[in-house]
Amino acid sequence: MTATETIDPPTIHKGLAGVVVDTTAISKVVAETNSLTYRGYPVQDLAQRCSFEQVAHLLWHGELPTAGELDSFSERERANRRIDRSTQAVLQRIPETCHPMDVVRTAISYLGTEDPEEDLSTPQANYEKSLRMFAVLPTLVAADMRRRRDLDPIAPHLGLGYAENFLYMCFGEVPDPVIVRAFEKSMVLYAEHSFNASTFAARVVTSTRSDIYSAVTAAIGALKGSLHGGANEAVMYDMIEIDRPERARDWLNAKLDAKEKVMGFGHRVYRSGDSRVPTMKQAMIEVTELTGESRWCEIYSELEAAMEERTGIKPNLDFPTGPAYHMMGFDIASFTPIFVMSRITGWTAHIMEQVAANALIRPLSQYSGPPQRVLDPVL
Ligand SMILES: CC(=O)SCCNC(=O)CCNC(=O)[C@H](O)C(C)(C)COP(=O)(O)OP(=O)(O)OC[C@H]1O[C@@H](n2cnc3c(N)ncnc32)[C@H](O)[C@@H]1OP(=O)(O)O
Ligand SMILES: O=C([O-])CC(=O)C(=O)O
Repeated sequence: MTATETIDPPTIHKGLAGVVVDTTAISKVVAETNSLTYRGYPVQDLAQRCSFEQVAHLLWHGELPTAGELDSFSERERANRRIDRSTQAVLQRIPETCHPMDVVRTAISYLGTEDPEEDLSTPQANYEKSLRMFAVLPTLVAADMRRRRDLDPIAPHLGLGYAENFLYMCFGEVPDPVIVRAFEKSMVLYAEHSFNASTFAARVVTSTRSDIYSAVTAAIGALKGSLHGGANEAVMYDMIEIDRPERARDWLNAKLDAKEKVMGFGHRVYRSGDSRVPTMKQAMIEVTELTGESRWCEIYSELEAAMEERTGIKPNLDFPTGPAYHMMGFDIASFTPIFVMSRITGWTAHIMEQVAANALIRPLSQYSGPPQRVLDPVL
């Protein structure tokens, strides 16, 4: 009898809920205090005071950059923004009818085929690849958004920082600083969240000694789902369906009566509120004050209050981010690809951490099929 065939049925941790599978030095989520730190720094402080480039450096190197380090980091990021002709040709062949997450997933996979060092997983090689994906993703996402609007792509502006450049590539101009800061805060807040489903997918793939592009491709697939990153899009589709704040309660009650999940609420780890929501909610309010589109904030408040009264379940980060991105002018289907632009930092930090202390990830299962039987020889 092997260790897997014990007589007592093992305890099953469905969805791996509550299971600690490894250590990580990248971020800490504390459900009891609703707190989240990246390398020891509270995420709300990083969002208020740091650029996304600084946070990317922190996640990868463990420390915030000095002024000199930031200069050379930014220079390398800017130098890697352009998409080459063959990637452009691949992108143009992808049907516009597919979801933009499929475009991002295909593009990352394709980038792997172009990299002669695809299978090289030294710390330096993986860092170079991470930086390249980080730099090129905004160009890919902006080009795909414009393609769907029948607009030509805009080349990266090498004189602009990460957030301003992305907004410029989307809209042809750098918007009001309120939008730029709100967008940059969302990038910082989305960057990293310990062993969430997409990061774990990346770590599983890495644990087999596969390459970083394969791991990121798997992570993008995991993030696409509406129980994870796809919720930011679902939130906005729901708000558009609700249309007016006075309809929010009835809409919510009908959802809950039908035993459906309300997108943008609940969390596997946090039970009394997502650490990132207050910062993003404030950013959403600031964008609302600029645009004057108060409807989404009003629907937000109605849904939040009605959900609290009926279930006690609190919003997660996708709830304020959905309407904030809508007011910034992004197409809804691009919300989760924008999440990818941010989470590429956390994913790749975890991939490098996994490589540094690897163990194949392979849990056990309890068999629930038919008992062993004899194969009928006449078949
Ligand atoms: C960046 C991110 O990925 S944040 C998460 C984004 N995802 C969403 O917003 C999707 C909506 N939320 C959900 O589906 C869930 O809250 C999850 C998947 C995020 C976490 O769920 P789990 O930890 O698996 O908890 P589970 O789904 O078992 O919920 C526990 C209870 O709360 C209820 N519940 C949890 N979230 C919700 C919700 N959003 N709407 C309605 N009920 C909910 C469940 O129905 C369940 O009730 P029950 O015990 O009566 O059956
Ligand atoms: O941690 C999770 O399960 C989901 C989440 O909030 C994230 O990935 O940002």
